[in-house]
Amino acid sequence: MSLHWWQGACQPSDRVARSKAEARQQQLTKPTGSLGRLEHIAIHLAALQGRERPGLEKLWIAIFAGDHGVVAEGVSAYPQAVTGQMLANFVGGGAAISVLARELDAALEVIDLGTAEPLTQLPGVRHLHVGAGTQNFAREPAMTLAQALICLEAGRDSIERARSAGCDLFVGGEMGIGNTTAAAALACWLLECPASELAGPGTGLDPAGVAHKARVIDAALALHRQRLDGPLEALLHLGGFEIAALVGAYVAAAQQGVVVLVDGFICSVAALLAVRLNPGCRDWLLFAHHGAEPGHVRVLQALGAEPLLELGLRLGEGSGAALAVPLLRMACALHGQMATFAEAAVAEKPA
Ligand SMILES: O=C(O)c1ccc[n+]([C@@H]2O[C@H](COP(=O)([O-])O)[C@@H](O)[C@H]2O)c1
Ligand SMILES: Cc1cc2nc[nH]c2cc1C
Repeated sequence: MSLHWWQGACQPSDRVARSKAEARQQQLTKPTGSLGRLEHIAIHLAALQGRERPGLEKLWIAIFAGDHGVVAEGVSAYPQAVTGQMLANFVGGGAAISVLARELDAALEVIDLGTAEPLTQLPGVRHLHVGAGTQNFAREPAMTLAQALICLEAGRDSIERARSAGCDLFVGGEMGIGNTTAAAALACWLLECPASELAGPGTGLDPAGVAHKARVIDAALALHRQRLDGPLEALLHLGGFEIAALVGAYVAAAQQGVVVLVDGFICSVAALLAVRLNPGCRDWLLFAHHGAEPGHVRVLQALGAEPLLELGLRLGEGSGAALAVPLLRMACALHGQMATFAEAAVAEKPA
């Protein structure tokens, strides 16, 4: 049996560093457990990074963009041209993620996997030309195996660049009009439930629009049912170029020992696919937020994820993950810099 690259082993976590970090948490000048989940996060990061005092100094943000043929079914509130137009906004500095990347002093790379309207080369954007968007999965498979492989590798290549640049935290973002339909279809297949439970407004459909979107998804699932016999097949029948790239990035990050902060609904679906392809990558994925799409919470539950924030976000672009980065950094700073009871001559709780 041939092994695909995404099936290769993920980095193990370090039990010694975990024990040392647990012991340190017990000694810091605060009632035991009083920093709640921030304590667990610091300990988990210590185990991943193999050091008692973890740190997330350099952040890499990669935005993967692609168009979706299923938009022809009238499933988005916005025109498809927005995908390409937003690419210029990302590199021009005016998008939400551009602002957040600046504020966080993060590296921001923008990867165009394929838009419906051909774009002139944009300085600062990596154009990969995988196709003019995916095919309409209401009628045919979204992409070929060859296209899926290029996209998975595009995600892996981004992790390699992040690592070469010395980054210790990766945020993947996505941009693609119609991609909540693809993500909801994948979630329906992953969770074995009807689209009425997972389809949502995306960029802003009204209730009738959401009901139509759910019908499109259910019909597509019925159309492809015979062929959906694994996560890779689901990805190429129902997915998107940017979703495939995120899957590749998440698995590669775990294989190369880079911590990932997962963004919204679409990214969480990509994370669940990545875990189905390679369960070893789950440990390396932290989850930033629980957003407004109804399917998001169900996907997070399936991942056993406890997201950091709940702000009603539904923007994408990696924005929710970027917003949660300061919280992770503060968890590390508290863990690394607080005084112990002995150092500060503070009385401990009697045994
Ligand atoms: O990340 C999320 O949770 C999220 C929820 C709703 C919409 N989006 C963004 O909106 C776009 C997809 O919405 P739609 O309605 O066109 O499928 C895509 O560019 C996503 O980045 C993102
Ligand atoms: C304007 C706009 C910006 C976005 N960013 C991510 N998805 C988006 C969708 C729209 C419509």
